Amino acid sequence: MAGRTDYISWDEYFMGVALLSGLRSKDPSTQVGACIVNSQNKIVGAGYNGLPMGCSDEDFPWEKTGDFLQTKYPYVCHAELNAILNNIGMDLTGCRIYTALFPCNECSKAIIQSGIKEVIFLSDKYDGTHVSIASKRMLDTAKVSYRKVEAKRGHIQLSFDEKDV
Ligand SMILES: Nc1nc(=O)n([C@H]2C[C@H](O)[C@@H](COP(=O)(O)O)O2)cc1CO
Ligand SMILES: [Zn+2]
Repeated sequence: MAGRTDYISWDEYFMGVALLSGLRSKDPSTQVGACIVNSQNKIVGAGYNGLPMGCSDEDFPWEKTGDFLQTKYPYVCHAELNAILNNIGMDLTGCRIYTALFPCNECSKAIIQSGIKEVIFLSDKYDGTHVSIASKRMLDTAKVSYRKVEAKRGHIQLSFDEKDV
């Protein structure tokens, strides 16, 4: 019997893990997930956007507009930073990071400082904003490459029905 040929690619697998991680996010507007992979294609970290540990969702806002201190922006920890901080205790030098959204300037600082060498993103919807321009300037200067994920399929479906296994 021949082996399957429609198995998912590494890019689809790791972006899939990033997207699945994003489903843990409590942000009502934007759920972002990230997954860090080493040169042997082993997952060494994953994360999603959320409040720092001990900061309860009941006490902090998820608003996008209004008084800055009453919005989510000063408090939320981005998916990429969480994936770096959640890593399994490895040196991340030479790793790559899969992220649903292109990293902001603050996360790019952490990406560069951790030694990650490649960013693979799904959406670059904030391209052209100051945050994105600064982010790309630092990544370019630090020689961290970035590219859009290559996916042959539009979606992946998961079933929790035991009959589907
Ligand atoms: N790369 C990113 N990783 C992230 O985890 N985020 C998070 C921060 C916020 O919780 C949300 C973006 O907020 P907004 O698109 O609704 O306003 O996604 C945002 C970006 C965009 O730079
Ligand atoms: Zn960020």
